[in-house]
Amino acid sequence: MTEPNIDSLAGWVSPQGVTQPAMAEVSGDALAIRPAPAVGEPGTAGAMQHFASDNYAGICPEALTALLAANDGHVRSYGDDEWTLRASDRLRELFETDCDVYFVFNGTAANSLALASLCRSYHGVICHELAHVNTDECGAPEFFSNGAKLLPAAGEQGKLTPAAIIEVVTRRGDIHYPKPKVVTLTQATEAGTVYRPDELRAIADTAREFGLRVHMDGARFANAVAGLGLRPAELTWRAGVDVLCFGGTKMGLPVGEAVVFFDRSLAEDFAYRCKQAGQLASKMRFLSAPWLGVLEDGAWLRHATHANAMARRLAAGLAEATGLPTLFPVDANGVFVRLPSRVEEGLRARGWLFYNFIAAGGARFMCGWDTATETVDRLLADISQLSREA
Ligand SMILES: Cc1ncc(COP(=O)(O)O)c(C=O)c1O
Ligand SMILES: C[C@H](O)[C@H](N)C(=O)O
Repeated sequence: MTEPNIDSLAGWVSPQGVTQPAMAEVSGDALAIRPAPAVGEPGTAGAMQHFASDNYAGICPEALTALLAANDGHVRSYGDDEWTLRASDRLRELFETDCDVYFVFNGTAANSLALASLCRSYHGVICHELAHVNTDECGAPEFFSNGAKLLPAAGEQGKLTPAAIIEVVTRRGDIHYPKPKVVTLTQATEAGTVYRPDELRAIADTAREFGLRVHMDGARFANAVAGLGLRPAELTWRAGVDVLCFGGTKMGLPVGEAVVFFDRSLAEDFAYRCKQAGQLASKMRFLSAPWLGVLEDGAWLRHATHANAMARRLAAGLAEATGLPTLFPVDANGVFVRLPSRVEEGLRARGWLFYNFIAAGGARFMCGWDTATETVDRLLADISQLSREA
């Protein structure tokens, strides 16, 4: 194999003498250097958008700009930097209360550590049976709480109800059964629905009646705020929520979630819990600064509003193209529909990625901050054609 010419790897020089990004391809003993396709061309990372998850999207411009702005010189580590202080203060302004804020790397850690702060190992955590903490965190909530047991309950449209909570709490009172101590709810839910303030308040009132704390998995909290058009405070502490895990990842941040304690007493020693769990970033500014980027000018809500609008466009187009109803109301950025298997197979054969394993069956199409109208329309055209052929 010929030795690669490092210079030529630095960039491919076109016949016109223009250097552009290059990529190397090995074929047999030869090393071919050719121009890298521009992002957005077929076959490149930016070519095709998908609907598998809002986690597929890249970093939104506002978060990236803030991340790069934070990359300036030396600052104190482990959260003692200006960026982290400013981002925490900005969240206190957003929620209109003196909440305690911690930045961690992902939602599973946020949920698990927050739940562990609200209960002891012998307690129970009431959740919806479709809750992410129950279905997609690989036992992390139980692990980080040293054994607290998740107590799943059913509920229409992915939502818990006071009656379901009361059933779990009163199911048993003997020493052999874990004592319920926390209610966790997901806003927006895993079924793409949202809890209205009155629903939240009813759940919180029931929780208080039985001495339970209220945790909110807000991986898509921004989409719920955008969907309801209400203030974040109305959908959290004013409705009785004790702690919110505010999702940054799906809003367009590179990584990271904010654990927001509205009752500061519940955050006692939480920093130690983060450190012990490997969730205390030494270069915390690179977790916190992107939050400033999206919070400063309301980009967080703008992007969530766009994602929700794309989901509504998709749902409307689906009804028109197939006559199929969505499995749940499209309150946020997710669309669930039961497509004929031939249509699903055809979509996958055309390169579309989407999940089937979430919520109560059907296919899930999740729109993100960057989902393009053209992408929605291309998907709809494929669904329409495949449905006609099915
Ligand atoms: C409802 C919900 N909660 C929490 C999470 C966080 O999971 P992760 O640990 O993948 O960031 C997700 C997925 O991203 C989610 O969909
Ligand atoms: C399910 C998966 O873990 C991710 N939370 C998602 O919603 O795509």
